[in-house]
Amino acid sequence: MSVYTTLTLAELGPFLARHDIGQPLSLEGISAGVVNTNYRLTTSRGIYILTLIESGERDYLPWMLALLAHYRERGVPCPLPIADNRRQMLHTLKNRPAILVSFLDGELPNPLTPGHAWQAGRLLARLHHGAQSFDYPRENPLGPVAWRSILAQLTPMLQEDVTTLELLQKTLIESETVLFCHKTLPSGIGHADLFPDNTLFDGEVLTGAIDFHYACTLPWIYDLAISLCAWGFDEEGAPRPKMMSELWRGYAEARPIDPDELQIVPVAMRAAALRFSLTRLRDFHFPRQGLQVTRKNPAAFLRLLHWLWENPSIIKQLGHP
Ligand SMILES: Nc1ncnc2c1ncn2[C@@H]1O[C@H](COP(=O)(O)OP(=O)(O)O)[C@@H](O)[C@H]1O
Ligand SMILES: N[C@@H](CCOP(=O)(O)O)C(=O)O
Repeated sequence: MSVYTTLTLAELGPFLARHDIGQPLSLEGISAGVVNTNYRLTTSRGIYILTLIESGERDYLPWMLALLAHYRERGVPCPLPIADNRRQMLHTLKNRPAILVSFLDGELPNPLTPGHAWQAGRLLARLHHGAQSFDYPRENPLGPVAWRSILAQLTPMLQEDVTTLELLQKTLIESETVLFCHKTLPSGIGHADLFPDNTLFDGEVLTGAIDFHYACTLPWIYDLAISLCAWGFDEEGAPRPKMMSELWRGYAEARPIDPDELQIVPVAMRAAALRFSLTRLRDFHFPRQGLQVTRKNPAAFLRLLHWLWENPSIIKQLGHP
């Protein structure tokens, strides 16, 4: 559970007075999420999610809120930002930026099924298509420049583990020189963190995607590679071939994959595994203090990264014709 900042209904008085959302009934810290503090706010009108932004960067918030509104106008299932009676969507609570969005019904997909994975692939393609008419790019806040700096921060901790250090270094170089230098890969806005715990389902039916804090402009095949890594491997980093192939199929049925993209899949998956290995290692070695803090296991993504180097013919597992 990640609740870094405590908040009570009494402290929300002025904030609630500016919102036309009914009488407040309860405010509960949410037992999931890694980065920000989330509360479930129940009022006489319904349920809302109140998020306090805990990470350093905040300039992206108006962009993210506009993207969510854009998706909602196009019927893409995601939270709707809620404005106050001055039409403001960005607030300050406890000295932190705060936003209010609609609550999406549904549960995390657990246990995961191939049907969930297929729908997640299809949703990712919808997120890509749906943002094509959104004219504002956002640079990837967790691309190779950030990776270099995280790796530098981690290097003293990894002196004893030369194998891991070299694995991270060689993957970073490959990502920079092969993937992110590629000029013709189809690119646009994507979610960049579409893990199972950022999707909600009613049984087998997808109700939406949440957590757009890392959404940015990126090669779409890299965004797909992130979801292939997140859905296609278990908590120990072992492959789940059916999940992988169904996620791929759901995506490719909605947006056919170019030959250039197909060829670069192994590199894109190694880049994706690197991104989450680095941030999880950073959160492990430099933990943030909070009332309740969730940390994710870096070992699983490191194992996955090893596995991807040893199995470069991953494309065969995707069942691509
Ligand atoms: N709009 C929403 N509707 C329903 N539940 C949500 C919504 N936003 C967040 N949640 C709940 O809060 C949890 C944490 O949200 P998330 O955005 O992943 O946090 P973080 O920003 O810390 O990563 C989710 O797993 C989900 O249970
Ligand atoms: N998906 C990332 C963690 C980011 O946290 P989230 O709660 O914002 O999804 C990971 O699995 O490492």
